[in-house]
Amino acid sequence: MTDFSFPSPPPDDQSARPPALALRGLHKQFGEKIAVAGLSLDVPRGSFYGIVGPNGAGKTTTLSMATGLLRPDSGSAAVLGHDVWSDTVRAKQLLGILPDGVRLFDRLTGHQLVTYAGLLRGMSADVVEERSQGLLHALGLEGSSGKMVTDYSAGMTKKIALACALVHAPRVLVLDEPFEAVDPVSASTIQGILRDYVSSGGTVVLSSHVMDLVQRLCDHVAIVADGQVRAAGRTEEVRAGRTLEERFVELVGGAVDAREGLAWLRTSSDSK
Ligand SMILES: Nc1ncnc2c1ncn2[C@@H]1O[C@H](COP(=O)(O)OP(=O)(O)OP(=O)(O)O)[C@@H](O)[C@H]1O
Repeated sequence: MTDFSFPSPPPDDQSARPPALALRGLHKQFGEKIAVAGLSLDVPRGSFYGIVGPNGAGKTTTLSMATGLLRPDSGSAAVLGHDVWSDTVRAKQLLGILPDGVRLFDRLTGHQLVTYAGLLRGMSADVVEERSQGLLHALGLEGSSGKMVTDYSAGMTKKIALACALVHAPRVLVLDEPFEAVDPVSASTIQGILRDYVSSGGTVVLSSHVMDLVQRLCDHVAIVADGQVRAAGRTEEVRAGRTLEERFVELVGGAVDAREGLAWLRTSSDSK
């Protein structure tokens, strides 16, 4: 008799598996403006990753290219090893996206919109119904689920878009400014949902201007300016003993100098 045993599975080694999101040399130019200038970034699986940067830094353009919404001039993006442009269907199955300035089918009710998002992903009607009820409840939209999305406030629109991004239980969530216009109670609810999602093995990538929130919520952070990564890694490493805001101002600069031209604003109001 031969001594046979099944080979043991390979160890669950993070370094041996592709990251949740791998961005390589992304470049995008709009006319004369270089929005993203050869940006590369690895988002580890299971991380809560914040992307911060000043207005116009290229965050939205980067996230749009990372999720297949905008074709880069050059470079590549892959989700869990699946190239966003050559293996589009698989990459998009794994992704949940909350784009900035999201344009929704706002003549649908909230409930219809989440249902539509689920059915579009090929889910069965029963599962979609169960999940949409759960999401509408968790996001405090139950009372408005029969109202057309066009009549929602900005914060409610953000929340219904988030429900659409979550309904198919994606492995990687990419959220552009998820807390913008959202009230503090809803923001806290969303943070709880995202924390649970990461604890259960999901990966979140979000952009935000709110440094305190990113410092508190995200275990990894990238500071982006002029379409390039200025610093990236574990949040404590990037902070280097300071607050994220201090580090951000240090790397991006200009905060004090930029105010110098406004000396006139500090003169008394009755001066002519
Ligand atoms: N479709 C477009 N056509 C022309 N220019 C664009 C377009 N999209 C972005 N840009 C320009 O590219 C640059 C980066 O824009 P992007 O929206 O990616 O920045 P951002 O970091 O998301 O900014 P914000 O924090 O203000 O949302 C900006 O200078 C912007 O004006």
